[in-house]
Amino acid sequence: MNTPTTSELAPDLAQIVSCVAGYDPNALPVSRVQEVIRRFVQPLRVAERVDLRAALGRVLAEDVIAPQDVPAHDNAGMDGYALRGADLAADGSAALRRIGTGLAGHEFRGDVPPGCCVRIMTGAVMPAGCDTVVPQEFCRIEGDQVRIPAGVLKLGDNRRKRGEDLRAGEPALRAGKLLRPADIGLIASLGQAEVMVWRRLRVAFLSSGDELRSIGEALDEGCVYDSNRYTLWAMLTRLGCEVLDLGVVRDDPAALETALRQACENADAVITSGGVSVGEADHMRAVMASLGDVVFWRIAMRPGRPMAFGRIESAGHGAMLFGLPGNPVAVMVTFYHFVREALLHMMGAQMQPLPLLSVVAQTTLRKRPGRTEYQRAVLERLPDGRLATRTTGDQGSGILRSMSRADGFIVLHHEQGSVQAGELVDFLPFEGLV
Ligand SMILES: Nc1nc2c(c(=O)[nH]1)N[C@H]1C(S)=C(S)[C@@H](COP(=O)(O)OP(=O)(O)OC[C@H]3O[C@@H](n4cnc5c(N)ncnc54)[C@H](O)[C@@H]3O)O[C@H]1N2
Ligand code: MOO
Repeated sequence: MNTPTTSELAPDLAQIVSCVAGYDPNALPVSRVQEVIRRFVQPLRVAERVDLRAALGRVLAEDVIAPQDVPAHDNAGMDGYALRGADLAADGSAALRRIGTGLAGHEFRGDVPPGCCVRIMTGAVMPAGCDTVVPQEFCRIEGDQVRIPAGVLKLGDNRRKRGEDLRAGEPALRAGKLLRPADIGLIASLGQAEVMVWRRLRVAFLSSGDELRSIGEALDEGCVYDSNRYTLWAMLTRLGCEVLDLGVVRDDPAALETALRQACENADAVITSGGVSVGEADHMRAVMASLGDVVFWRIAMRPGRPMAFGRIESAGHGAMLFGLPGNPVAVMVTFYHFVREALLHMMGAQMQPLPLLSVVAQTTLRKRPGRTEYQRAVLERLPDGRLATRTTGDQGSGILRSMSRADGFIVLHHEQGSVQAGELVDFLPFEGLV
């Protein structure tokens, strides 16, 4: 089942495209496509409570508030001796008498009179009156006497203050945060066993084309194995979606309609690959258009030119639709630059701009202004320490090998022209994409 909220809240696509400056479905810049998608796609907003460990990779549905200060006490940042800073001479030296020991989990409870100190271990609660810790490496010990030389210490050193990580009542994390390992640890540091997250997004996907064969089938004359199904599965899985794999669907109007309806009735978003260009056997466009509010674009980009976007409905259920081009690299490029952000937005995640590195182009890159190009490339370290990049060979949109060998995309922006060897270019590492 999917949530009715998706369709009830969805704005009108025609209205949105009419508001986008210079909208031309036959030559749409990447930034315009992203703008339309951003305006059209709505977060799902169905929350659930899950165990902390199950929240990794999920999106927080509400702020996490610290119920107490973290750490809850002033404590030692080093193994050594806790002392009163007022006992230090102007040059930082002191001679103190050791009167006891405080361990992490076993604090020293007595008074520490002036001129005295307490042996202390990292993490142990600071004894009352003490505000400074001298690391043991600096001390000379003679019986119960602890001598601190000049110049190694000043008042307040090596004391971790109560609440220095988090203050009681303050948000430790904000709603919309996609939870990473440090966030899981931070929530654990508050003693919280469960967390409210938005429910997982359900995404159905299918591949279309009569030439496609599934793994396990014989590769008949003129056919190719359906690899898009696997790259899509992998990208969706890394994004934390629940996937519904509808396999290969023949390029036949009835079969396509049945599959799209099934996808739409069981998912929040539907992704197809193939059949969105202008080929004679392509029924995909007509079937998509018959099921909802769908626009067909020719995007000013390479690879990934044709794409369909909108919302389809079946039996009262609405789902976002992304009709991606069939070529295997075009599928990945359009997914990373359009679908990924839309799905994260539906998941309730606060969006961060993708991190672009500025690196040295190792070779000349030919490019004409007026479209965005994503070239598959590796990162290298130059002898002078700078990062550089070179493409991984043939950039044809069917060549998956050059994608697999790459560390990321060289991004040649819409207005940009050719880049000469030695100039700086933007590089989008794949690691930033998921
Ligand atoms: N006259 C024109 N021809 C083409 C245009 C155009 O604008 N005018 N655009 C080209 C571009 S760019 C692309 S990309 C493709 C996209 O066309 P479709 O989305 O209709 O995709 P198909 O024709 O179905 O397939 C293209 C290509 O990719 C292979 N493919 C498809 N699905 C899979 C899969 N699941 N796994 C592996 N490979 C797949 C398919 O066999 C084709 O070779 O159109 C250009 N043509
Ligand atoms: O969408 Mo296409 O990849 O540019 O061949």
